[in-house]
Amino acid sequence: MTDRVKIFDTTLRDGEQAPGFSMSAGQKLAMAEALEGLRVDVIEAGFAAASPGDFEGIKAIAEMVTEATVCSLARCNEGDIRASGEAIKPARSGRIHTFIATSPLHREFKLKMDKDEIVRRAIAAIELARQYTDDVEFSCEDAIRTERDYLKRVVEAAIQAGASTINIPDTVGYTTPEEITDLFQFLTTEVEGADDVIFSAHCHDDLGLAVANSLAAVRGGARQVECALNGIGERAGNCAMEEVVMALRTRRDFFGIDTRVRTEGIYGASKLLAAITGNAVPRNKAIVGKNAFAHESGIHQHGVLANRETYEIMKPEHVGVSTDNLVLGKHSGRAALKNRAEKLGFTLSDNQLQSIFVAFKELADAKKEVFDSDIEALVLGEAVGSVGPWEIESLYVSAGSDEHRMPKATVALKHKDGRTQTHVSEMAGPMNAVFDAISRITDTPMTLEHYAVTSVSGGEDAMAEATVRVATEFETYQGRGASTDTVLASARAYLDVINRVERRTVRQASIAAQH
Ligand SMILES: CC(=O)SCCNC(=O)CCNC(=O)[C@H](O)C(C)(C)COP(=O)(O)OP(=O)(O)OC[C@H]1O[C@@H](n2cnc3c(N)ncnc32)[C@H](O)[C@@H]1OP(=O)(O)O
Ligand SMILES: CC(C)C(=O)C(=O)O
Repeated sequence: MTDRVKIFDTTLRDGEQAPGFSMSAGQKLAMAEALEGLRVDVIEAGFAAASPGDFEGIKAIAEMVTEATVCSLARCNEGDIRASGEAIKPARSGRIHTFIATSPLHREFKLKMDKDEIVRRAIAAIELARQYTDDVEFSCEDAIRTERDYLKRVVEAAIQAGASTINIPDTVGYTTPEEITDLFQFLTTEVEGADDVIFSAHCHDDLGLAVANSLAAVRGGARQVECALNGIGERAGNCAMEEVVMALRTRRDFFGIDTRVRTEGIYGASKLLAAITGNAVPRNKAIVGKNAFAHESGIHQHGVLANRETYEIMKPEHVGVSTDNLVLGKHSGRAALKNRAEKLGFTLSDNQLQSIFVAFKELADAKKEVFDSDIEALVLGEAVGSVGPWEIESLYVSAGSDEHRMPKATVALKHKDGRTQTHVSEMAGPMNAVFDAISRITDTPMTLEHYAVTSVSGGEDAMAEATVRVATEFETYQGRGASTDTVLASARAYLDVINRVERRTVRQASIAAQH
């Protein structure tokens, strides 16, 4: 048994599986870099057999990551295992994670396999996976609703076949803390070969218990927790990585065990994920929400001013929420900008620093003081804006109180293939005119379901962040954009959606062409 809890991050696999959270290969690579910076033990990079794009994405991550183990998910069949084995080949340390459902419901209605067949499939898959890597994880999908004696049988067969990690998923978020502690105590003491493997928990949040159940599994002997940043994942999501990690760190006195995660990078990584997927983190979300370390009521402020610990059980800087007083402005240089971005949890390449520095200087010229939230918006704007293919070349809007003249938007967009197109729209409402012009240029008809603009930094000329949610014929997409100009922020958010739709269409066309 290890003396720490391993963090198996599945943001890029189970997290990405959730509707509205899909990421391009480049975005997954950026997230993998952030996860490696957090020092997670395992990055589950995708499901290699799912699509050529997922296969290439895992391979690219395996080529880039140097410290974490890179993992691919596979069903218990030859094609999935071989695809995973090939995808993780470039990794310094690669894992194949193979799974099969074991509960009566899944056996009878989904797999239509009997108990013996499932055991045979699991053994064959693990043995084949071992031909590619010594690091094989096996999961009994829907383990929580599986008969204990049968679960023990499957787990023992998997260990015998060569799995070194045994994952016990609560696939449908059904268990309770007491129940899962008891199950892990049973497995870690009663299973033959238990001492040779690491037991892992994978909890879903259908009843809001994923983090509590994962911690309870640790109390029962689990030494790996599967989780995702911001708690993203199928349905209500997975165990939130930032919560389980900070619970173990903050209550080490109780759990007696910790992870090796560099928690200072958590806030930056969480913001990056929100920007990449276009899904904002709720204000009141534990650890990474805007309100997680904010105090507005007088009695709390009075207490915090006397001693922060009266109302804070964690130091904000331990999760990367900056308390730095160094003022950034138009006289600051790259070193200070890079240093502040790092304090906020972002690691910038030289190219990224260069492009953000240009935007930073423009902003600093326009503002007296550049706040941390401005820097965040610049870095995240770069992460979102760099993926195209469309970008705004120019945007002019005229609107006023004259009811006989409709608001008018003149928008010019540039496509990465070199085309530039302009459209003038006149509509009731200036933002409607902007959105209409963008839709017409890109030929993407969509229904706007939600649109909001918030101020994300201080000062008269604060940065605005716009979020839009739109429905196309087949799917719902979210987009974000930031600028000191609310109209430009909104146009960027809308264009972010258009870009997501176009990238997806291109991806699907390329998959179809390969079949
Ligand atoms: C709990 C989880 O999160 S599991 C992971 C879920 N993630 C995903 O499904 C994302 C990736 N999935 C995909 O892209 C597709 O489902 C694919 C490419 C894997 C398979 O697509 P298809 O071949 O069209 O099959 P489809 O998805 O319709 O059905 C799943 C098939 O896998 C079988 N299957 C399901 N789990 C397993 C397993 N663990 N081992 C072996 N077979 C399995 C099902 O019985 C079904 O078989 P059938 O086609 O003979 O009826
Ligand atoms: C594949 C397994 C680990 C899974 O995602 C689940 O059971 O929820």
